[in-house]
Amino acid sequence: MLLTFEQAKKALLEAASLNHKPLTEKVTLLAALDRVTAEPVISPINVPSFNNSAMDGYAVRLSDINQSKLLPLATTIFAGDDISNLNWPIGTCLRIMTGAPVPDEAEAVVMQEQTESTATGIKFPYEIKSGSNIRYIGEDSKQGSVVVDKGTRLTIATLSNLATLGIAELTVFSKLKVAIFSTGDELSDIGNPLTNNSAIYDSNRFTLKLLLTQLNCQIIDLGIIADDPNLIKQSLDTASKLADLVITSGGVSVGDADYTKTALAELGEINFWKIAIKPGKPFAFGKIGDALFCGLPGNPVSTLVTFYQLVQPLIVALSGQNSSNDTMSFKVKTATSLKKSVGRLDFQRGRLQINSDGELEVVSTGQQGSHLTKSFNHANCFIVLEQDRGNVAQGELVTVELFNSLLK
Ligand SMILES: Nc1nc2c(c(=O)[nH]1)N[C@H]1C(S)=C(S)[C@@H](COP(=O)(O)OP(=O)(O)OC[C@H]3O[C@@H](n4cnc5c(N)ncnc54)[C@H](O)[C@@H]3O)O[C@H]1N2
Ligand code: MOO
Repeated sequence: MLLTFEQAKKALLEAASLNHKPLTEKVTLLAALDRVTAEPVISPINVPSFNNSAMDGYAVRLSDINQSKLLPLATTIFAGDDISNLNWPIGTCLRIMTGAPVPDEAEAVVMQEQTESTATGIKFPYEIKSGSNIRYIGEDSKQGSVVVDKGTRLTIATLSNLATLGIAELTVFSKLKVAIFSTGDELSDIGNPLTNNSAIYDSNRFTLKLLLTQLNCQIIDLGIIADDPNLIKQSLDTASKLADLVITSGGVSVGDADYTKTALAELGEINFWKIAIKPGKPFAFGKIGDALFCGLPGNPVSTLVTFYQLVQPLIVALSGQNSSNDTMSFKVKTATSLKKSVGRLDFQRGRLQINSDGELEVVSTGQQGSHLTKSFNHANCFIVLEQDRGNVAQGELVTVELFNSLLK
């Protein structure tokens, strides 16, 4: 019996909620990029911390303007000035610069371009709205208010906001420790010559390293392990003691040299799933000691797709992040026909583009075999084809899921 994609994802997220170990640490704001907040961030000050001017111009009292459209200049206020002893006589206006403190009595700042400077004072020919061009205290953040929720992955934009609050350190969840290794006598490390006619490069471990780096995990790379049951068992044991999560690729199907399966069965509680998705049908998931384990199918496209669709949400949850809500999916017409067999949910690779009529459409990247990594090369989305759907004709509506930041 095949598991549906939703059932598999649900089981992974349930395991994440049981296994999230909330270790925390303090980091500087500069080191906090891509980290996940372990507590809400509270604003220590009001921002702005004082009423200030949005323009270079003139601060006025509206009662003065009602009396006269021409007001003599009292003094000038610059950004950074202390105005506690300001002398501002009734019936005058103040020259004021952008960012300079606005005195409480001022009801508006008039931008310079809407005034006229004369020998006797400043002329205000246009209507003046109360409060115009004044940036009020606490308008951006109020002292004591929650600015960022717990469980937020910090972006440059959010950190830039926190810098305006003067925050220098943040409490974040410790990085998730993830151990990886590849198994297979056919594998050679990239950069080295292939060892024989049937050797291939260990591209999966390389891909996993990039993906885990992008998800800000601490990577423990145990390299390539030969097809030897004892070595595989030892590596799994070591990995589970060093890491929160162990990920391998290959050896989860039914082949004769799939020693990983035997070693896993001896060491932990691992379920060998068959999921109704394409690519990525065989997938192993469970626990070795205190560490969670994901065994991804060995075909490179299957490794990448199962990581993206299943391991990514698991890691996001284990990292303490609330949700990875940067997935955007919608329906669009396909400009190419798509081959599809009934029975599995397909994650085909596609490219969203604007056609010559200015309309959005998706095209297939071509052949979709799980050994054909080129199918990812010009892709910017998954074309998600429902389990019970067959071949798709050109012009039919299909669901596309734009790649999130993991694949950018
Ligand atoms: N009789 C059956 N055979 C297969 C089935 C099945 O249901 N019954 N499922 C197929 C599917 S679907 C997939 S996907 C693969 C998954 O197999 P494994 O996870 O056991 O992976 P391997 O057999 O070890 O390797 C598959 C393929 O991937 C290459 N590979 C492995 N590791 C790496 C690596 N680190 N970097 C690059 N490429 C790697 C390996 O050389 C094989 O070509 O099983 C099907 N068979
Ligand atoms: O994981 Mo396999 O892709 O279904 O070939």
